Amino acid sequence: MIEIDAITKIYDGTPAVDAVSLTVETGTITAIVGTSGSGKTTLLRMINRLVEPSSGEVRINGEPTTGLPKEALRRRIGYAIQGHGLFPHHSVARNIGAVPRLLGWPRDKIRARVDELLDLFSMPPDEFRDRYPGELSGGQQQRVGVARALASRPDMILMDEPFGALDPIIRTRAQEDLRRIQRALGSTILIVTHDMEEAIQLGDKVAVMDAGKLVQYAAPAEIIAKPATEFVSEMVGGVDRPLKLLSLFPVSEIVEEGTVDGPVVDASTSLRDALSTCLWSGRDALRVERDGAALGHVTLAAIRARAEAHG
Ligand SMILES: Nc1ncnc2c1ncn2[C@@H]1O[C@H](COP(=O)(O)OP(=O)(O)OP(=O)(O)O)[C@@H](O)[C@H]1O
Repeated sequence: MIEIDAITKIYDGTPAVDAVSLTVETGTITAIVGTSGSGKTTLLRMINRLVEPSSGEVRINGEPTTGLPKEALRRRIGYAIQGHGLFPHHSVARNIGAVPRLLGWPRDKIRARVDELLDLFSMPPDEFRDRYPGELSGGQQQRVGVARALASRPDMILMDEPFGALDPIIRTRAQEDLRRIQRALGSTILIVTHDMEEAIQLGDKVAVMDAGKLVQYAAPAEIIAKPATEFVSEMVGGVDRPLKLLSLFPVSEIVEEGTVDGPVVDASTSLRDALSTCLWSGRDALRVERDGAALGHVTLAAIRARAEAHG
């Protein structure tokens, strides 16, 4: 568990981060979202002490970070940034293994970890291990950057706009990969983004920053349904709020017994996509399957009821 306790950074008499407190549970993703200059990066960097707080403290599993040498801290906290920050003259394997090497892991263990991570990121180790960053696409470089942050099994991983430079399709895939890998490894992740859509897709919790202050810290559905301030409401965007909400829940949550003919959706499909399929096919019910086996059906009426329940 990471506890951020009234942390503040003052630059030239003005707070860039103003008494922010939040607790990040182990094994979850917290997305920090806000407009440019709201203090997101400064907040993130106070956690690994790339920026020294003016006041307040951060505790990792109860231990204040001020008690730890900075080097030790940075090994316990992975860090991934936009543009990945890879060493261009080091192979993919050396880049990913950088922190384990610093920690003195045996070679075999580093190699096994590098291969495990490359596999997780769908980059076959035999093909990618010995390449250099310049021989990878932007999306692959970004995956290596995230793999490097995960390599030493850190207590937590900080990510600053890691997907900012990716085109929308690759970006969506990168987000899905991160979610899947985070679940598989049980990692604790704090990710900074200016994109509310990304924050609600990725975060178990979303922390909204405005002018240095934390204005709301809640689950995505609550942020969408009950924005705490006008600013949060603006960030969420009025028009497609019901759709954003539906994108958070899978069909399996409202599946009903009995099968119907017509288009098929998997139980893991989001209600937003199921709605889209209903509208596109002109049906008011869809057959639901799980791994190819019939599970039941979902109706347009039930999807609508789900959207309205939060209204
Ligand atoms: N080293 C510094 N010296 C003085 N002011 C700074 C410094 N770093 C950040 N600031 C100021 O603190 C405020 C918050 O900056 P920060 O980079 O944390 O915002 P951000 O939300 O991450 O923005 P962006 O999305 O544009 O990166 C800004 O007003 C910025 O100008």
